[in-house]
Amino acid sequence: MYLAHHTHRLVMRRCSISSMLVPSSIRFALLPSSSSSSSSTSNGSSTSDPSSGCGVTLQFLHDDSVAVITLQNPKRRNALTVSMMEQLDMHVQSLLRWSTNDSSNYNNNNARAVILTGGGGTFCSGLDLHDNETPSTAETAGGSTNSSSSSSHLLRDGKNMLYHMTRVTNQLLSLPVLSISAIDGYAMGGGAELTTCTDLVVLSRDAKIQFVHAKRGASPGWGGLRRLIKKVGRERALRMLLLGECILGEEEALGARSGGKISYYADVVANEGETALHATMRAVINPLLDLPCSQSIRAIKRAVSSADGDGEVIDCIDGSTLKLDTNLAMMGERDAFLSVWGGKANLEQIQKARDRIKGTPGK
Ligand SMILES: CCCC(=O)SCCNC(=O)CCNC(=O)[C@H](O)C(C)(C)COP(=O)(O)OP(=O)(O)OC[C@H]1O[C@@H](n2cnc3c(N)ncnc32)[C@H](O)[C@@H]1OP(=O)(O)O
Repeated sequence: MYLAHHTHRLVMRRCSISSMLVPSSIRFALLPSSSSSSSSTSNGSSTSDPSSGCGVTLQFLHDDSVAVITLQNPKRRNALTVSMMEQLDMHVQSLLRWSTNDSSNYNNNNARAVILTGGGGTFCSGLDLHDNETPSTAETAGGSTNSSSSSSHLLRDGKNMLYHMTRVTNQLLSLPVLSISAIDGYAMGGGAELTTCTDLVVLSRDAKIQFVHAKRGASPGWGGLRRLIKKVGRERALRMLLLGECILGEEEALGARSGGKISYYADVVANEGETALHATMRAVINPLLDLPCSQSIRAIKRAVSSADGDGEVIDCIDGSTLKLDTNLAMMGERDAFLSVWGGKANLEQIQKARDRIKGTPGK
């Protein structure tokens, strides 16, 4: 009932691309000016391509206290195109303003939570292997590019992709509000990495998280490796990264029912037939909304981030300064990724994946 009450008073707040803070630091150099083709829909979301419905939307609920980022690439299981990566960045910069009180555009004293989810009953199938964005420069290449594969254009700019996605996902995790991945269906490759960049993970029964990078001749490149180790420990991370061990919503539900913890991944598992977003509202958002003030949520989140080094946070009590450590701790992950991304095996495996993904999920 409480859920229904809150769900019915969801008021979507428009958040147009033009109102976003343009991201600073490292720009994603391979991107064309994709945001210029953006448009807003009437329910307060923004998409890059209204005809295909492909893009990343940002909506605000509950008097601007809860933000929902939704990945939308319906024909490709929400695979991330480079344009979507840029939109995700713009939304995260916007959420930094919203949650750190430095914008007059938001009722930001009320910021409590951010939900990351996917549209159409699935989360994200990783990098869009069919994306045809043109790279801006060859000198930004990471790894070898000695292949004539048609997928090579995606891979040459791995270095830019890594810096961009590592920064954006670290910033998302470091936001001074509670963040939750609400996962229905597949979270594969880079999509699995995205599940590590929120504080909590909520799974539907059909959720499947798999780090397929090794099968693609690659290594995580969206900042997910270090965060995965922090989340599940070294041994389990190695099993997930190298031996194909996946996280399944059904298995997690069994663990939850027996009071055991057969996986270290899910914080909440949806009831039978319930979507991850509904489970998130029921088990996470509603208790947060019951708290008397949002300031304590942000204060505690900042303290937790500081304490475990997820991002260096300084002078944030008044929301004025937020410094994020996005590079140094990721050097090992970066070097690993650049040593394989765009190499011969990676190009071959990505090409094979493109040829066979239909009908053989995760193989
Ligand atoms: C550093 C980042 C590294 C990366 O992320 S590399 C990419 C890693 N991701 C993958 O390899 C995932 C590949 N996809 C799959 O395994 C499966 O499609 C998946 C997600 C399990 C879903 O399986 P199914 O439900 O059986 O659906 P399906 O295979 O028939 O796919 C439906 C349509 O979506 C497309 N699709 C799925 N994943 C994609 C991707 N990553 N990039 C581009 N297109 C993708 C797929 O080609 C198919 O399209 P179509 O219907 O044949 O036109």
